[in-house]
Amino acid sequence: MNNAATGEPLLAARDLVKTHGRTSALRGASLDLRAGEILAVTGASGSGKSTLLHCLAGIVRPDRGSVTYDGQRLDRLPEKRLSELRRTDFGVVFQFGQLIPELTALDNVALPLMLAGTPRSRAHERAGEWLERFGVRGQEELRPGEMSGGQAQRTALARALVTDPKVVFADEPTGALDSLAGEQVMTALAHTARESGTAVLLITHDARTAAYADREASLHDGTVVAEDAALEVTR
Ligand SMILES: Nc1ncnc2c1ncn2[C@@H]1O[C@H](COP(=O)(O)OP(=O)(O)OP(=O)(O)O)[C@@H](O)[C@H]1O
Repeated sequence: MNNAATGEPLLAARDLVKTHGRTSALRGASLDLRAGEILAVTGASGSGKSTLLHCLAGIVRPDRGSVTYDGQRLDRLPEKRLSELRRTDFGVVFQFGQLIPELTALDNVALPLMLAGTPRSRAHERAGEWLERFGVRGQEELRPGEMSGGQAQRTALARALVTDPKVVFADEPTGALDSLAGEQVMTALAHTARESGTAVLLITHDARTAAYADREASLHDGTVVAEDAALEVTR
């Protein structure tokens, strides 16, 4: 429906307000994410970046304001529809990959496909292909505790992208990595997202990570204070 062809944003937040107890995390934040673009959201610690991501991904409902995804009001969808949509259209990656410790890399990546009804053998086949794209070939049988931080994050990215989502939400995906591993993760994410036309909302406080984005939006005290299209794009 709404996509690059119509010029409409794929995902749009308008005037979001979200309070946690006495803390105002968002105070009227507005943001557009276009189909296929990589958008970096930057800002000081506590400025509301993660809360904004959670609202946009339908993980948290805003107190006020709207989140529109592909023409639908996400903030008004019933929980069942919302979780279905999160499973089919969104992928998420957090700072500490949050892989399931008991499962191998292959099983971690195959899991979202199996939850969506793909037979085990087909899910494993596709999971293997995605691990290869993220340079984790040969480590399919490792469990998260046996991987380096970079391998675990690249496995987490494979898991986020294996279902071919329209949007990937990445909250500080390089935050726990050294700079080389961080670069490898970002190169893999940016390359794969561009190849598959997946939009990425990337939270980071690291300028080198933000440089992989097409655009940058800065948050300050719960509002978006600047949007910048003139980033150096590393492809
Ligand atoms: N679940 C919660 N309960 C209480 N306060 C919260 C909760 N989540 C966030 N906050 C508060 O809301 C504000 C915004 O938090 P948020 O995590 O969105 O910011 P951030 O920019 O992502 O920060 P950081 O870069 O440190 O992760 C902060 O003051 C934080 O302490």
